[in-house]
Amino acid sequence: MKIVDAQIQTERTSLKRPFKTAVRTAFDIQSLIVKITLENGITGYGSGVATEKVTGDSLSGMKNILEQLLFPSILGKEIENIAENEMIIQTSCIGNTSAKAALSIALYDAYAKLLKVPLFQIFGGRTNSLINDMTISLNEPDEMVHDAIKAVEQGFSILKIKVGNDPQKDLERIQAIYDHLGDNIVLRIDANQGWSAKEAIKIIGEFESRNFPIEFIEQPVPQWDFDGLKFVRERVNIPIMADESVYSAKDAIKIVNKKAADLINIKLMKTGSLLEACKIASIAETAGIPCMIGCMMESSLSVLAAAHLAVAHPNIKKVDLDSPLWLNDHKVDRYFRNSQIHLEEIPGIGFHPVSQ
Ligand SMILES: C[C@H](N)C(=O)N[C@@H](CCC(=O)O)C(=O)O
Ligand SMILES: [Mg+2]
Repeated sequence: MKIVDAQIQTERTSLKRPFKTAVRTAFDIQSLIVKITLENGITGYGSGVATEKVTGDSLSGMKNILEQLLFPSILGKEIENIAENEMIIQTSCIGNTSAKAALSIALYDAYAKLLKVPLFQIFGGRTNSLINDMTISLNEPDEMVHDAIKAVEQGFSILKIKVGNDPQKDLERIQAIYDHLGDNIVLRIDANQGWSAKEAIKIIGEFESRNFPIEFIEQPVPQWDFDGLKFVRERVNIPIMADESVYSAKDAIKIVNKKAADLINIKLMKTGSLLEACKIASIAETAGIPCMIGCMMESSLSVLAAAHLAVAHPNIKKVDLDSPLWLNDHKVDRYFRNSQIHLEEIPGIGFHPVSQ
C-alpha cells in the first residue's frame, strides 16, 4: 500500500510547571506533528519535539528536513517495506533525530492500522501496561522535597531526581529527599552530563556511604566522554546508565565494547526511529545490559509510541515516560494514570493528535 501524502502541523503545549535539568529549563514544548496518508486513505501520525540543547533539533530545522528531504524520500514507497523505509530515513542525513522520529512513528502508526493491530503487536508484544516514574526538577533542596512528597502522594514509588549543577548541593538535595522519604522510595539520579568523572566518583561514593536507595546514576559525565563513563563505572558500585551518550545502535556497540555502562536509556527522539530503538534494546540484551525507555519533555503521541515498544521488548526493563503528566494536554489521560501506563488494544498507536 503506497504512501501518497505527508503533511506537517506544529503545536505548542505549555507545561504545568517548569521542567529543569542541568542542561535546560523548559516552560513549554514545541512539537511537529507528521501525518502520512496511504493510498487507501489510512492515516498515520507521529511527532517530534524541538530540544536544541539536547538533540540539536529546532522546529524550523525539523520542518525543513522533513519537507525537503525525508518526505520526498518515502513518498510513493510501499508502507509494508517498513524496515527498508526506516533505513532510507536513517541514511538520508546525519542527525536530525527528532525529525526522523516523527516520520518513523507516523509510518509505524499507519502500518499497524493497515494490519489492524495495536503497534505493540508489530514488535512482538502482548502485555499492555507499564509502571512509570516521576521526575523531580532541579531546584533548591526544599522545593525538590516538596515536589518529591507530592509525587509520592500521587502514587509514585520511583522518583527520577535531577541533579548535576553543583556536586555539593546535589548531595544536599538527595540527603533532604532521603530524610523525608526514607528507604521506601526508589531514587533514580540523573546528572544530565553535569559532573566531571572525578566529581562523579566523589559524590557517588558519598551516596553509597550514606546508603541512599539509589537504583542507578544516569549520564554523570558529558555525552562525548565514553572514557569518563567507563572510569566512573569501574570505581563505584551503584549502576551507571548511559543516556545522552547513546543515540544509535553504533553508540550502543561502543558502550558494550568499552564496558562503559551498566544500563542504557533509549529515547525515540535520540534514535530517530522505532526500529533503531529496537536494535539498541537487542544489542544491549545480547550484551547483558538492561535498558530503560525514556523521553524528552515531548508530546504524548511520541511517548505513547515509545510505550508500545516498551511493552513489547523483553530487554526494556525500566520506564521513564512521565512527559505527558507534565503537559497541559489531557488528550491521553486515559492512558497515563499517575504511575500506571495502560495501552488500549486498538489499531496503531491509538491516538489522533488533531481532529480529522
Ligand atoms: C522527561 C524525562 N523524565 C527526562 O528526564 N528526560 C530527559 C531530559 C528531557 C529534556 O531535556 O527534555 C533525560 O535526560 O532523561
Ligand atoms: Mg537522562
